[in-house]
Amino acid sequence: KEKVEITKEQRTLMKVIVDAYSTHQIPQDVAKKLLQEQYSADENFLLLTEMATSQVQVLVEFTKNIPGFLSLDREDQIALLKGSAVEAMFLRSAQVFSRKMPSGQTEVLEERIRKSGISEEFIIPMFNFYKSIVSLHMVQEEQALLTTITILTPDRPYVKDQQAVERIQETMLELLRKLCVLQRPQEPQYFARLLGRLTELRTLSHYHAEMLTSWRTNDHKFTPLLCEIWDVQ
Ligand SMILES: O=C(NC1CCCCC1)[C@H](C1CCCCC1)n1c(-c2ccc(CO)cc2)nc2ccccc21
Repeated sequence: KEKVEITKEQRTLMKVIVDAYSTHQIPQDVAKKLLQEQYSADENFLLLTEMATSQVQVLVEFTKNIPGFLSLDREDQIALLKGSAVEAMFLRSAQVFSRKMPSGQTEVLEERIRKSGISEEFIIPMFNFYKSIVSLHMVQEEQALLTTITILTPDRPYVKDQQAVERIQETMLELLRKLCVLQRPQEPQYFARLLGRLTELRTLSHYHAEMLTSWRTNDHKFTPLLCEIWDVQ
């Protein structure tokens, strides 16, 4: 039986990541807004672009706190942010969806999202992903590390020094592996299941541009930041 132990420096690394992750959150809660009232497809599209824009801003702040990230080549830092922004947004959306809510609220939220203006064909894969995240019952440390591992994906387009990114990602993967073994001794496959979600996440993110252009709205307006990072307009 493998004796798994979190080292002192891994504990420090964990604290830095989780503190940064919980600090850099979207100010207002989109789920609360969606539960308060029913919006039109146009209003929902605007809400999405507002939420996504502020999420990109907090993502940038969060990455600055990932030990080693700022020592990467500056252009590689941008390539990693650009390459992971959509996945980070869907991961965050899934985490918002999986939050414990008073009974019946999750169903209301699901209904509001289904009727928000997204075209039918994307609803199934999107909710399949969200429900697969819900079923993992991730703790905050796992959510923060999974987002960090997503950002530190070495094979994003235009990354020059992939080895440097791989080195930092491996540190995070090793820490997450240990946490999973310690957290879920009865589920030896849990770590592998977590990483499997990143594959689903990448597939879902391929639909993203089409989800936006097919949104039932007359005016697909984006903020300059989203045009930059989402490759739209
Ligand atoms: O605001 C949102 N997500 C934000 C993004 C930044 C990080 C926090 C969450 C949007 C909603 C906007 C308004 C209409 C209803 C969806 N959303 C989506 C979502 C995201 C992107 C697309 C198209 O690519 C489709 C749907 N999934 C959600 C799951 C739970 C709660 C909101 C969720």
